[in-house]
Amino acid sequence: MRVVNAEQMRQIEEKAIHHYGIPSLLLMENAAWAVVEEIRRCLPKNGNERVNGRKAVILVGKGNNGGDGLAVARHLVFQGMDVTVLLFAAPEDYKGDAAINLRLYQGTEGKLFVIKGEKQRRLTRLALAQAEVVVDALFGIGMRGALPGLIEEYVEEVNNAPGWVVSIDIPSGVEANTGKVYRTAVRAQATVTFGLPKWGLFLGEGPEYCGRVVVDPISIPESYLVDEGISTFVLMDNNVRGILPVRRLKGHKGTHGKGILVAGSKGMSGASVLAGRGALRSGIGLLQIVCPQGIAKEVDANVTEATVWAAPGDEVLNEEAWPVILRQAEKAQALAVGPGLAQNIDFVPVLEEILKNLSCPVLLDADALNLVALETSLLKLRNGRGPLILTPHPGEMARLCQCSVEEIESNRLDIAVSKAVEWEAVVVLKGSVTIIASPDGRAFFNPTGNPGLGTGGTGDVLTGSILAWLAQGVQALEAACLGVYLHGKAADELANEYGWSGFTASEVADQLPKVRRALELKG
Ligand SMILES: NC(=O)C1=CN([C@@H]2O[C@H](COP(=O)(O)OP(=O)(O)OC[C@H]3O[C@@H](n4cnc5c(N)ncnc54)[C@H](O)[C@@H]3O)[C@@H](O)[C@H]2O)[C@@H](O)CC1
Ligand SMILES: [K+]
Repeated sequence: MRVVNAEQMRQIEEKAIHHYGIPSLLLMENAAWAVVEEIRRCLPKNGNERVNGRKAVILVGKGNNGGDGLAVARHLVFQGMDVTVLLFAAPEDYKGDAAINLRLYQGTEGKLFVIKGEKQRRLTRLALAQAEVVVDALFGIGMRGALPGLIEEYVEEVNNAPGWVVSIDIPSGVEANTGKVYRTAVRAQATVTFGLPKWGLFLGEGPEYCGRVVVDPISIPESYLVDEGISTFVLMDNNVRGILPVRRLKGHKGTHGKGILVAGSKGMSGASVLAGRGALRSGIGLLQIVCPQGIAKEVDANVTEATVWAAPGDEVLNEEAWPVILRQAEKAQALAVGPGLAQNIDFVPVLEEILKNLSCPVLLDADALNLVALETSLLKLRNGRGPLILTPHPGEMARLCQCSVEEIESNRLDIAVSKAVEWEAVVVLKGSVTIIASPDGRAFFNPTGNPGLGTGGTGDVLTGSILAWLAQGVQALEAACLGVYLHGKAADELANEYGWSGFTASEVADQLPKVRRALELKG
């Protein structure tokens, strides 16, 4: 599914309104109805009652997001709820569709209070304390910057209230294009977003505030929602399922792909083991690990199914590793280099040879990225030779871009895309929402995964897994998407059992076949 910024969403809505003559009031009504449906779905039943007699508070701003909220309020009153609207602007300031919906709501028996300042705080607190549902209709995609001071205080009240909170389109206080939260924002359990999801739900602090995201087309024509001009996407089961390579009955280890993993150093043999496990659990036909002599036995013993090639060098790989790699790489479909490598400057010439000489897809991770960061022009050596995939976390990306981690984090989408274009590489910028950027300018947000992945070795598993998909013939961009998506799903599967901590990188690897299978079966 495509993901848009505020301007793109407005263009789509404008097109629907002008080309098909769909009245904007109708879109607002559909938007409200989608929110009402979500409330009915999520509100726990009270006896036989879903909504009747139960209390709702709706915070309404002065724009069209507020207009949506007023339409929701009307429907909830009609369905028998005890509704209190808190209006954060004077009634005469409402314009257009929002003004119509204010008038319609005023014709119902719902309660309405105009919030003018501190005075209404006690009343609000009381209403929020009793409300089972709180609807956030303060600001939508029209908001920029920080919430006004007074509203911030009321938002804090919402965040301390016991009720179930649903945000309309985007949590108020989260910027639609950046996900930035200046001081505070509404913390929702669910966000019902219209047309297409907005960038801010995947960037900055947005993901922490939006809860579960529900997307409703609100009757905008499907053809507008798949506009070729929109180049940002969120990965979903149905697109990722289509990437999974199909196994032939007559397939064998030779046809399931051979991959080379160049990884490990003294004290970091675990990285080769974990990446190896990630590759094997993702179905690689033959895995060959190249590591320094000093750890070869250890790696061999721990990744029984792989062949291990010891390269000269007791503790770390150096320039003498190249002939060993070259010999293996001649028959390989993909190569990954970096996990646990250590930053040995003597290895840089090997990276040069890899980038210059190998036509199979090459993935650079961890210390391979740190070494390339010393001289990023090395990446130019790859030009046209074959696909290149980089899998930096924000720290590695900051080194590659010679800027701070904060600059990377506050500009993740732009940087990932511009660097993918500049380096002609698939850039997998890791994070709580990993972004996979393609050299053609497209970007994919990954919605799977959880904070349990924040533990040593999970990145190595990911590298191994992407290597395996590449070896099985999946194209570079798709292999990166598939690897990231399933890796996150594996962690989500573990989180069902353990919550967001305490599972390990090897367990993530071991879950990979199960989540891959589940995805196949869903199709
Ligand atoms: N355009 C359409 O056809 C549709 C729009 N819909 C709703 O309309 C919303 C967008 O409506 P609007 O464009 O009116 O925008 P908002 O409802 O987000 O409100 C914007 C208002 O807030 C002001 N503002 C912006 N930043 C501020 C800040 N930091 N502090 C104080 N005031 C600030 C703006 O000047 C503007 O008056 C969407 O999010 C969605 O909820 C839906 O009704 C569906 C149809
Ligand atoms: K909102």
